[in-house]
Amino acid sequence: MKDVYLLSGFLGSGKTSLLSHLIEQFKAAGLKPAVIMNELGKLNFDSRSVDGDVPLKEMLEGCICCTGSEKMEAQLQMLLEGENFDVLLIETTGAAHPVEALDAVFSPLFADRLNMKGIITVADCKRWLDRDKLTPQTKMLFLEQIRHAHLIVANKIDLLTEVEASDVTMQIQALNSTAPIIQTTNSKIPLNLITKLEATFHEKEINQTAIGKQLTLSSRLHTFKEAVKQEEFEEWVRNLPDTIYRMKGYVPLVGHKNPYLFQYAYGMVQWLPEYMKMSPQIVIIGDQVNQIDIIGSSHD
Ligand SMILES: Nc1nc2c(ncn2[C@@H]2O[C@H](COP(=O)(O)OP(=O)(O)OP(=O)(O)O)[C@@H](O)[C@H]2O)c(=O)[nH]1
Repeated sequence: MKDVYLLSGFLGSGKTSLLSHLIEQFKAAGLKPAVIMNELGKLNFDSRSVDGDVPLKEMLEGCICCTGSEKMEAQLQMLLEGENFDVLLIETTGAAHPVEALDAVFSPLFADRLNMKGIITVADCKRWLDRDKLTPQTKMLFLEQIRHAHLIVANKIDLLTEVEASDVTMQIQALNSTAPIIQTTNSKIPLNLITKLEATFHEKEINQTAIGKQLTLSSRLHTFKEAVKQEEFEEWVRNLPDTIYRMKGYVPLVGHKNPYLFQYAYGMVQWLPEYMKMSPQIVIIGDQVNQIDIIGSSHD
């Protein structure tokens, strides 16, 4: 039996950071991890954070819950037939309902081969403080991801004061009193916290209505036609509506040869130089993403 962990959590909360950290620790413990990554946008920029020696299957264009579990079952089948691994880490899109994503793992096809250990939800503590600014459906998803967790990673604690951190932790715990909760920065948790998980799920949960399908969250892929000035781009980012939750990709900046790796989550921008010439594209994720004007372009 291979242990399976489902990593859940809202857009930009720190799931990929958790994934990288767990991969490192599993390897150090002499275990071989495999990964299934699911990305709401059309490109998966995060897959580059998984080392080449880790078997990786990507599911692009939509989330596990919305594209149906058949696709995920096919990925699982391919991994089980074609790869040698001990544990499987599934990173769901931030827009997925964690319980729905379990559907495929629970397929009778894999009943004797996969052992679901649990849902680990990364809760963005900074976003928790402002959760009332989310649209009602998006907020519901944010809370559902925490409610269904078997372990809660209360992340981005570095962005909170001590008082805020203890208040937020208590409030999150009140939402899900059965899951252990750990405060983190960059989702750094010790491996033994997850290896001791023993998840159980009820039919009732797995069959419930698909919240993911009612969401207004969507993603948009934008290709830059020309380089933009960094200050102007950042000014554009600052003026975006609150309903844009996450952006990432490669932005061609005036004065630089290669597009820069750009990350945006919860009002914060991160730039990293890139030594390869990556395609100048970003994915924008949020509510009503099609209504925003993108700097330096009139059309996509
Ligand atoms: N200040 C701070 N930033 C963090 C922390 N954890 C992650 N980040 C940053 O938040 C951004 C998103 O982190 P990821 O790990 O990619 O989050 P994710 O949940 O995988 O994002 P999606 O795949 O888009 O849903 C990155 O710029 C991280 O560097 C943290 O604890 N503190």
